[in-house]
Amino acid sequence: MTPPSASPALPATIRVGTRASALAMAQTRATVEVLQTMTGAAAELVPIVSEGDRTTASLASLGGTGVFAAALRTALLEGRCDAVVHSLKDLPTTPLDGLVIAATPRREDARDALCARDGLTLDTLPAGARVGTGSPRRRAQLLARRPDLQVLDIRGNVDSRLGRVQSGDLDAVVLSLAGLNRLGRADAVTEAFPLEAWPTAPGQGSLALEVRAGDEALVSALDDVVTRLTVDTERGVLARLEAGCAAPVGVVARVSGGGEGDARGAELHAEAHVYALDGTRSLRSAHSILIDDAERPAAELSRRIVDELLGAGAATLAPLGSRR
Ligand SMILES: NCc1[nH]cc(CCC(=O)O)c1CC(=O)O
Repeated sequence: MTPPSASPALPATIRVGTRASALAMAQTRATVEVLQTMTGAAAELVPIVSEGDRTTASLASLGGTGVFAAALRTALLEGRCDAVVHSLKDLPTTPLDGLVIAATPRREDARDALCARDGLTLDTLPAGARVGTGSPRRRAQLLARRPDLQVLDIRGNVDSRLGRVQSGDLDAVVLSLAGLNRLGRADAVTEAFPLEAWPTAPGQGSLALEVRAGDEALVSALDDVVTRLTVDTERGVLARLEAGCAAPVGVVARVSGGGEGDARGAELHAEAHVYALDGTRSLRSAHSILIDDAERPAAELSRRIVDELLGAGAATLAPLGSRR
């Protein structure tokens, strides 16, 4: 006989799907630990291998960074796991029928970091230095500050990218500080870029726990209200621009005022930059909204920003890509 349970629909052990990369495993392991501590539930990791992990073909040829998320979502829909942990910035803004983001845990540092040889910074890198990044946004931001740099399109996991600086193949790479922190590689950072001058990918530094619709209770204890408001605003900008996650767009949102873990009485602020690919031009829009003044503050704020950007010609300045 099975013992009585408060919610018989929920599994005894939550199977949490994750990509098999070192970064994904590290962040999923940490998430599962918090989940177990907060809910007392048993949870186990289920590694899911995606096409993007199997091949070294360019991400563009596979259909963008969405390939990583797609394999996890398929596993969830097929019942091979009960929840999946995504890096939110890799998750397309189009919702998928039957699945729900049930938690965005408290966000890590959203900044980008330069990891250069010999302690060099963006200002002290020699003329024509070789800097690796696969991100059109980072390329544009690098070239805007240093048009002389040779920006090289690279792929691969965090360790292999850092390895190319170590080996002398590259002078520097740009990576997410959150990813470096989660892998215990913050030692490689030689400069962290302030978000105001160098806004990062919508949702960068944030994780998303996705479940089948109806199973929200499995992970909802991990949701952080302030994180949710800021990432919803940032992703709202991307979605309204009808842009993909490889678009040269940086967005940063923050909440000021209000109580700890409570958004009432607080102000939601966001600013977005759209870059020409060569970094020579960019458009910027910043707005704020009192959270109590709008029924859906994140949607309202992102709408104002995107109206302004599109009105100023963002769609002709930069290839925004498709919303995958
Ligand atoms: N596109 C790859 C990717 N997706 C999420 C992270 C790091 C974790 C995060 O920023 O949430 C990274 C690596 C990077 O950009 O350096």
